Amino acid sequence: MKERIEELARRITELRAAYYDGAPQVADAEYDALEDELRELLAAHPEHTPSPNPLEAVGAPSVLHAPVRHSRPMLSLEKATKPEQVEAFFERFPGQSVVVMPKLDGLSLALVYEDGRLARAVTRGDGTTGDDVTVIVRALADGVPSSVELGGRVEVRGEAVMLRSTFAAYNEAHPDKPLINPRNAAAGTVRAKDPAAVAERRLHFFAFDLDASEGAEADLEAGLKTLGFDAADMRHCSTAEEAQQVISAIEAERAELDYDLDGAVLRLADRSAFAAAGTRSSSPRGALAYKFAAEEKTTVLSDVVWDVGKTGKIAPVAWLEPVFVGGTTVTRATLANQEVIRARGIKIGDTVLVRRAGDVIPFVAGVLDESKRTGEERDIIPPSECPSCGEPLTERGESRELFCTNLSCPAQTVRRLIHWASRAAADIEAVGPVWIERLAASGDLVEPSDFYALTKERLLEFDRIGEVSAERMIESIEASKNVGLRRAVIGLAIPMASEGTAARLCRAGFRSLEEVADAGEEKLVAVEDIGPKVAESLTRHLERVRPELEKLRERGVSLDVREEDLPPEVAAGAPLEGKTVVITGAISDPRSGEKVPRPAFQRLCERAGATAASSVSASTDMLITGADVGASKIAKAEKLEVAVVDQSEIWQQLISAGIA
Ligand SMILES: NC(=O)c1ccc[n+]([C@@H]2O[C@H](COP(=O)([O-])OP(=O)(O)OC[C@H]3O[C@@H](n4cnc5c(N)ncnc54)[C@H](O)[C@@H]3O)[C@@H](O)[C@H]2O)c1
Ligand SMILES: [Zn+2]
Repeated sequence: MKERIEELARRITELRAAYYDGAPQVADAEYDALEDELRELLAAHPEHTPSPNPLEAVGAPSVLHAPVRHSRPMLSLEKATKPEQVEAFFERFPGQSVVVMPKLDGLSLALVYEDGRLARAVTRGDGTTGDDVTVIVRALADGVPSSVELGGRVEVRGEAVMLRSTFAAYNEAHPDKPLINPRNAAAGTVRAKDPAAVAERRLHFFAFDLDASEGAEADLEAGLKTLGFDAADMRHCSTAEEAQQVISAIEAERAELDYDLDGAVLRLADRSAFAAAGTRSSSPRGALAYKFAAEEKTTVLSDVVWDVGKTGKIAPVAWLEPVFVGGTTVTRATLANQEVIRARGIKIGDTVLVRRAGDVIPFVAGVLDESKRTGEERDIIPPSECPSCGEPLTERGESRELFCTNLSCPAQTVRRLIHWASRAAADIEAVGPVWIERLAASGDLVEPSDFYALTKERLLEFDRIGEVSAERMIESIEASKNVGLRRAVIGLAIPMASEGTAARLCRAGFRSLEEVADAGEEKLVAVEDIGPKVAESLTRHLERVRPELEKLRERGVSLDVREEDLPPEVAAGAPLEGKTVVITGAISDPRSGEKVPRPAFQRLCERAGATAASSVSASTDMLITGADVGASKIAKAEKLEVAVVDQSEIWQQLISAGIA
């Protein structure tokens, strides 16, 4: 027991030092598990409490270039994972208003203003003394006003994060030296000495704490906003139940937001109440951090398999020792392409960091700690021949993606057929991947049209199939014939054409797949959100499969646009005529107060004449905001001079036009 406590204390101290030095050796979830274990052991055996106790430390006394002492300690937060802990928090402060906000995953900073001017930006450091990083913060952080309209001494604390969009853009521009995750990226940026060298790594500051020597508003959020800060998205709650709902809402939105978050923070909304609640050794009493499931974990990369996709792309797939991350157990992850493997220095046998955020396919972000290597690791060697057909591979593009261009490659054929039969395309429910493989191996299936030539008699010639299943398969194929334009485009696995492309072609007025094939690139580029590359790929691919389209038609498959995919009829006197809109946030009908799914609301807007786009750009006319919209989205719209309109206004127009 005592030994385990000592071992944990030693390990935690070691990991903290590495982490706060910018070189974490394990994912946060694994570190947190060690802390949890130590906390539990100490609760049962307080007599073995180590000194110093690493659980009471804040940050780490890393090497400071320009140490600054904090006016009051910058602390850690008490952690919660269960609803009971949220209830206990409310019971501690009866009658108080509590704000619930995202727990941003970045780097905490204190900004000190003296007589209205930004005097210093300081990192948390060990909680007592931090590092002066004013030069970098002034140059690189959005959301840090250089002056505030309040005299005396004002201290604003908050989190500097790298927005996910900035992170993605950076990694796309620098595939050779990618950043591992937004949090490390933010920490590394603040640590840089020369702002010019890291200019592409802009940060965004979200404020969540305010001290002022002269009068500032009592409410935290109001106080921050009045001074011109982007406050973390705060929602007021008066009961534990409400808070629990907001916590769930934040967790549900997590994947959509432009920043990483690892939980929700509850905090007394009134600034003086928060101060009066006081502190423990390493956390304030007036706040509580509710932790979410980890989006990153480490595990061992046991092998890499090169998989032949439906478009002929040969993609490396990581085989992993099973790991619970992002809410599920992950055993496979993508490694993108050989350039990514090279840039991230990944080898088979490495302990790698796996990231799974929201609906994103899990991917290997990189190797955290190369010092763990034993020498047994093996290089990942890309194949020179197709693992399925043995044909030599072609490299394409800067990332040197590998392709098998053999049209009769068996693996590709099977993938294309499985894709055609999938739910998003023809939806041939009763013919699963195993059967498709058998039928492809026998030569019965080569192209999608071959499904429609299968007969019950032919199926019964195979082993292990009964009359009933053969009949079901044929019925399922028969029932799938009304494929329609949209799902046919999806089903043909045309390189670069997404499900969105397919939907937009229907909305743009194309009546059949043949019409798209004949349109020519110029006409296709005119469709909203279809660029020249997609147009070219559509044209080239459809030309190549023209005989197959004829066969599909001959066998009774519909490639005509379906009613439900047509553009909605624009109502007379349409109030949103000609407007390109983006919808964000939670939408609800003001009359019933009921939640309305976003696609349904989008359809109403379209019937009012609007064109809906997926993200705000210079060509957007308005951003329609529902409830609980993150500050960063609004900031982006305002920067691009896009009108920000509350949903209530749109509802009013929809209702008076008789559309809703
Ligand atoms: N991987 C490792 O080896 C390793 C080692 C040490 C710590 N860590 C990780 O570092 C994290 C740091 O723990 P900690 O004690 O510094 O922080 P914490 O998890 O206790 O949270 C406190 C911090 O949360 C931040 N924060 C974000 N949004 C906030 C909000 N809305 N209101 C208030 N604060 C907000 C602040 O910067 C504050 O300093 C943990 O997630 C831990 O897993 C990892
Ligand atoms: Zn091949």
